[in-house]
Amino acid sequence: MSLFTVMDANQQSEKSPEDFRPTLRLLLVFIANRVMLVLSSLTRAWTYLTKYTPSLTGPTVRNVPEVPGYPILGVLPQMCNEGLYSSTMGKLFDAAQDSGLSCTSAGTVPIILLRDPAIIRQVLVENSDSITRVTPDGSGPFSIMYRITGNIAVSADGEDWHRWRKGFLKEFSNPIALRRSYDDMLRLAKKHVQNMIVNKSGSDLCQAVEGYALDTVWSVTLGVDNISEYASGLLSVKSGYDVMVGSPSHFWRHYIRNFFSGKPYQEPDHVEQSVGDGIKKVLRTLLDDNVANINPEEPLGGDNFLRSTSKDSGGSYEAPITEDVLAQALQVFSLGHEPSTVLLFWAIYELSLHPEVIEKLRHEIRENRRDNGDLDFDSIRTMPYLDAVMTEILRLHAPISSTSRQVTRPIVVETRTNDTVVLPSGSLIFASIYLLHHDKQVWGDNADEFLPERWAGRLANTAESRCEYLPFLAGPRSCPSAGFVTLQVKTMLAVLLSQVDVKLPNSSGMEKIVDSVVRSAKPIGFEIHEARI
Ligand code: HEM
Repeated sequence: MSLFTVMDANQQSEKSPEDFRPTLRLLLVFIANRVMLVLSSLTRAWTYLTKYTPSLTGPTVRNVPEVPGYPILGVLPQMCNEGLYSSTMGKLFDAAQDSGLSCTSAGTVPIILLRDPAIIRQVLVENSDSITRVTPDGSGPFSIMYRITGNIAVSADGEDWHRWRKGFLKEFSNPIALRRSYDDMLRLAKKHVQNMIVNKSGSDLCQAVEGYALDTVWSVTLGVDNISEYASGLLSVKSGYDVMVGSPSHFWRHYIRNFFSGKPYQEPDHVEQSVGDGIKKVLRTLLDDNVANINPEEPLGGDNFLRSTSKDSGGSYEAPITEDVLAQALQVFSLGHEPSTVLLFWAIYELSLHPEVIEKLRHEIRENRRDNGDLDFDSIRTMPYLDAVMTEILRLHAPISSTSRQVTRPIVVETRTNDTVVLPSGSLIFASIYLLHHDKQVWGDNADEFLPERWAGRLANTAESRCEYLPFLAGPRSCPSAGFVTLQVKTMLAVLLSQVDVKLPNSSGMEKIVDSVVRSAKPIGFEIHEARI
C-alpha cells in the first residue's frame, strides 16, 4: 500500500491513535531512507569532484592571456555546443592574437587554445609523447569514443596503436595499394554519377555522395563494393554515434548518468552501452555476411584490408574474425566515410560557385585523359591544378574542425612574444583547424576566399609540417588514410566534371554546423545536367 493513499473523512474519524502507529513508523523509515540517499549522493559527488577535478580553486596558466572560464560548460547542451565552438573558441582565438595561445577553464580544468602554428607544432609534434587522446584511467577528450567503441587505432597507445596504424598505412596510404584500388574507385565513381544522371535531381547532395564514400572505403576494407545498398542499419547506428561523439555536453550527461547509477566515471553509461552494442551488432552481421572475404585461407577473392588484418593477427579458416579484425572494422566505421562525404559535398558546393575553376579543371582533364576518356592513376595523382583545388578545399572546408588532447606531462613552450610557458599536466589543449585555416595572420587578407591559385609554388606538405595546414593533422598521430581520401575525392570530381554540371539552386546563405564533422545545417538540393567535355 502506498504511504499516500487518500482516505475519505469518515474512515479517518473512525481510526484510533494506535491505528496510526504502523503508518508513522513507515513514514519515519521513509524519511531516514531519503536522508541516507541524499548523504550518500553528496559523498559520491564530492569524491567524483575531487577525483576528476584536480583543484577547486580555478586554474590559470602563467604568462597566457585568459578569457572568462565556463564553470558549467556543457550543462545545457545547446549552450555548450554553440558556446564551445563558435563563441568560446572565437574568444580564445582572438585572445591568442599576440602571444599565439590563450586559456580558460571548464570547472577547474585549464583549457588552452593553441593558435600559432609554431606553438601547435611544439605541442602536437615535438611533444607528442606528453599528450594523449585518452588517459590510462579512461578520461581525456576522446574518452566518449573510447567508451563506445573500446580500444581502436584512434584511441589506442603503445603496441596496439603501432600495429593498427601500420595496417592503415599499408592499405590506405601506400602508393602500391592505392594503385591497386584505383580501378575499383573509378568504376564506383562512374556508377554513382550514372545514378545521379538517371535521377536528374535530389533533395540532399550529402546523401547523394555518401553512397560513393561508403562503397569506396568498404571496397578497400572488405572487398565488397555495394555496401551503400544495404547500409541503412550501419547509417542509423552511425548517426546516434556521431551526435554523441561530437557533443562536448555529452561529458556532463555521462557524468550525471554514471553518478546516479553509482558506476565509475570510466565505465560506459547505459546510453553509451546501448549505442556501442548496436554498432557492434551491425558490424558483426556485416562481417559474418562477408566472412569469405576475410578468411585468410580462402583461395578465391582478392586482398582487402580485413583479410590481411586477419592473416597478420592469427586468423584461421575456422575463426577469421579476430580481435584485430573487429577493432579495425570499428575504426573504419568510426572515421571511414563521414569526413569524405562532407569533403565531397563542400568540393561540389565550392565549384558550383566558381565556374572559372571548373573551366580550368576541365582543360586539365582534357589534356591528361587517355583515349577511352579516363584518367590513369599517375595522371590523377599529379595533375597540378586538380591538386591545388583539392588542397584549397581541404583548407577552407577541413571536415574535422578541431583537435584536442590532455597533457600527461608538463610541456614547456615558447610563445610568439618569447615568453616561456608551462602547460600543466591534466590541462586540455585545443587547436581549431577551422580557425587556423581561416587565420589572416597565416593566410593573408584573402584567407576566407576559395583561391586554388594560392598553392602555385607552395607545397601542402611544407605547410603541413609547419602546422599551418592541418586537414589531416601532422606528426605521429596524423591521419594514416590521407592518401586514400585524396585519391577518392579527386576521382569523383574528375568523373563528375567529365560528365555533368551540378547545380545547387538553393544553396545561398548556407549555414554550417559542427558535430563530429563540419556540415551544412540543412540538406542542399541539386540538379544534374549532362555535359560532355
Ligand atoms: C576527408 C577524410 C578524412 C579526414 C579529413 C581525416 C582527418 C583526420 C584527422 C584530423 C585525424 C586526427 C584526429 C585528431 O587527433 O584529432 C585523423 C586520424 C585518423 N584517421 Fe582520418 N580523416 C579522414 C578519413 C579517414 C579514413 C577514410 C580513415 C580510415 C579508413 C581514417 C582513419 C584515421 C585513423 C585510424 C586515425 C588515427 C590515427 C592515429 O592516431 O595514429 N581517416 N583523421
